[in-house]
Amino acid sequence: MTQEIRVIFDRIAPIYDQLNNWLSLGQHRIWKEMTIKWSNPQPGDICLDLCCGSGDIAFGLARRVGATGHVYAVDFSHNLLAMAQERTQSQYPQPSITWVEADVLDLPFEDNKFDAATMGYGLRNVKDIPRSLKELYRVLKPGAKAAILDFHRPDNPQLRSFQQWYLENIVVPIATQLGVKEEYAYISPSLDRFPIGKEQVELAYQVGFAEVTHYPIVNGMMGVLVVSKL
Ligand SMILES: C/C(=C\Cc1cc(O)c2ccccc2c1O)CCC[C@H](C)CCC[C@H](C)CCCC(C)C
Ligand SMILES: C[S@@+](CC[C@H](N)C(=O)[O-])C[C@H]1O[C@@H](n2cnc3c(N)ncnc32)[C@H](O)[C@@H]1O
Repeated sequence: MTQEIRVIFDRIAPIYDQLNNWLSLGQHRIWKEMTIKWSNPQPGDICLDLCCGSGDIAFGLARRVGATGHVYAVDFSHNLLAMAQERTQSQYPQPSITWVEADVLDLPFEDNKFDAATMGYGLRNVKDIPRSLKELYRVLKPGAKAAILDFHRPDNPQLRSFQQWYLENIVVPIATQLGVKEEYAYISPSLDRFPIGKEQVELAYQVGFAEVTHYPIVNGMMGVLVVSKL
């Protein structure tokens, strides 16, 4: 399962950014900015971006923490990390980011290291959600916040039908044209089995987080889980 997920993301790496821009009509940047804001990064902070992919959220965190802070961005897809590193080369000044190739279920960091953390579209893809939340809890400093962005199933049946229609009739056909049909067809079933907001809140409390809130965004088609470690 883990290996299959890694292969999906390695395969889509060359077209990943372009497809996200097209398929969300550029809106994913706004959703990622909201996530960054909710994780509350401050100048000089040491931040963590889990499942960083090509780095959108890590770059946003780096802008917030500035030259006196640092961002560690973790992913297990070698090809997406290569895209992220390539994007870094063209930036001036160079963002303060370390790209780490690792499994987020087994983070190579000591306990209580990070002031803030984010995860964009990663939680739905890990094979063990409670373990992923436990690892996140372990590496956050007491008082730190994390914000976790992902797809969400809206309560409203019409919006849920629209979401399913869009994934099936817009996303998959466009991905098919680019030779990555199976990879994008995976989004819909992965969303069907993903815990909804209130279930995510319960899982976060179970691993020890305090002040846990799930914010539905994009009319409930996406959501951000915000957690604090006491
Ligand atoms: C950045 C986005 C998704 C990242 C993403 C997550 C995954 O789990 C994947 C799995 C397999 C292949 C690719 C991905 C992947 O790219 C979000 C935006 C992209 C979406 C494909 C577009 C989703 C649109 C929504 C259903 C609602 C549309 C609203 C409107 C167009 C604003
Ligand atoms: C949909 S992408 C999201 C990338 C980026 N955060 C964004 O929002 O554009 C999901 C990412 O999670 C990574 N991923 C999934 N499971 C992982 C795991 N167990 N350890 C490390 N990375 C993982 C994939 O390689 C992929 O880059």
